[in-house]
Amino acid sequence: MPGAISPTTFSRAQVAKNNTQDSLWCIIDHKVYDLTDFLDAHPGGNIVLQQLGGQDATTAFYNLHRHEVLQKYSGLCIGTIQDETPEVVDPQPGDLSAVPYAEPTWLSPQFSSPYYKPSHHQLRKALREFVDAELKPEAQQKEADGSYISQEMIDKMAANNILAMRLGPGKHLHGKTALGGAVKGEEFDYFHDLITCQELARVLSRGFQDGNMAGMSISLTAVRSWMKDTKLRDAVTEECLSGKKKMSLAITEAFAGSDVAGLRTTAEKTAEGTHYVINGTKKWITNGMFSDYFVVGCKTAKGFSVILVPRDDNVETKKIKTSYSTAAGTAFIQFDNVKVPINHLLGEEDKGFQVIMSNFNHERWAMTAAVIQWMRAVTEECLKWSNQRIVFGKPLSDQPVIRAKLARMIQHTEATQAWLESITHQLNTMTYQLQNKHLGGPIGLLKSFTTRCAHEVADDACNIFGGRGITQGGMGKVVEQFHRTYKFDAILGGTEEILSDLGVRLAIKQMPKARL
Ligand code: HEM
Repeated sequence: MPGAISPTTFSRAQVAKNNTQDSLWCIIDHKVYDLTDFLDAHPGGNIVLQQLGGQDATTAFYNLHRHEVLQKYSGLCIGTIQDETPEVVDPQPGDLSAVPYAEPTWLSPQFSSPYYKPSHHQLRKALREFVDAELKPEAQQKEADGSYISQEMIDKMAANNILAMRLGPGKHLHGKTALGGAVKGEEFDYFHDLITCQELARVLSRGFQDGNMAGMSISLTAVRSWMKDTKLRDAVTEECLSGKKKMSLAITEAFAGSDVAGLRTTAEKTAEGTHYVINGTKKWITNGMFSDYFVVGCKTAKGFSVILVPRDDNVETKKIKTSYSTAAGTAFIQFDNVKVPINHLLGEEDKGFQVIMSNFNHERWAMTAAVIQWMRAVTEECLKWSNQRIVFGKPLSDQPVIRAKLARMIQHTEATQAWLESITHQLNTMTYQLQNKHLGGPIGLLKSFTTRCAHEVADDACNIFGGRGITQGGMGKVVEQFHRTYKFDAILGGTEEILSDLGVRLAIKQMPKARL
């Protein structure tokens, strides 16, 4: 190394001398990088690097790369510039972001919130460390290669009771503590639940997010609430929450989605009355590819019933490719004469509609929490990008049209989070019966409004990022993914149209004889 003052500090003049392909250095954020051996390996080619040899390449670098590129290639850094210190924030696992609006109000030090207690902060911190250090690297790998969550990761989540937290508050958490004592199961409330939904969504891998036991979180809840055989219920709960078995909710078919009356899968009782025999198909079943149990919506003698069906040789699952990763394990399923004992029925025969409806509130609320987290992450991406991207010699954020888009993104994110927290407070203070009575409408309206907001955020973000907003990988990777996948939240768990209509129909039902 020509001209090193000490092993780790150099003067700018010394860096300037290393400007040939035999010794090519550059400065990025006051740090010195030796790119000589990287010239041929650089994905952007050797020419661009040679053009900046010996110079300060900070602006050029952040115009084209995410900061994580520097974290990945930290081995190329040979020191810092004498008497200068790096300025760019170098996020570490578990860190809160200091970018305005990148965290909800309750996590911003200058604000307060009536909803959150110390145990909420503890859980948030522990979960974020787990997600950043453990879950996110696996999520990003699985999202890219389309394979399913590893048993090792499921075991880690089970050991920390994260699988149990996915079901929301309840007796299944009693006697357990989450993440090394961050919160006791008995104290776990809907704000802990909200934090769990939002922190887990921070893996920013939409297919994996659903592949991470989303099926169980919307089906085991029905088993817990409605299975009469309590011994079987508890045995199945234990298998799933320990991560040994996986479960999914199998309602939709190619023939019918929200229109439950149009379902064609049948469950016929055997002559002895001891079993149901199930025949039919299901489509778009999240986690279906790797599930051991299916909570299946079936036509029975006089109506619709919900039955827990264990996988056997007569259950066939085929992969469906959707616009997110096959890491979600989305399946087409055929049940061909599958025999199930009658104690696998959930609730009453022919009264399955009640079972399904009572399960929907938590599912829709949880989906809303996650998509708001995505909107927030995308807003943070746009704030950073428009600040670092230089166009016509100025940061992109100098353009009023870009600032107007940022304003809308912040407004959509903050407004929906505030409504979500208000509904979460209601969940916390109502019994399960009262939640079902009073919150179905508001949650339906919240979810459908939120996914309309997500549509606006995805659209604005994509335009801000330009070509990068439609490119997988690199600067716009989060925006591209959100733009490609936000529709999952607008469709799964009830479409925007159905949910908006539900909200208004329930409101009209409660109208007093009020007149203008
Ligand atoms: C420590 C120094 C650098 C490293 C480790 C590095 C690494 C990379 C990597 C991994 C990519 C692939 C895309 C991505 O992941 O974002 C890339 C792309 C690129 N790099 Fe670098 N790079 C460095 C410095 C530079 C500098 C100083 C320039 C000068 C302008 C440059 C220009 C480019 C270009 C033009 C691309 C293609 C961008 C695109 O497709 O949008 N790189 N670089």
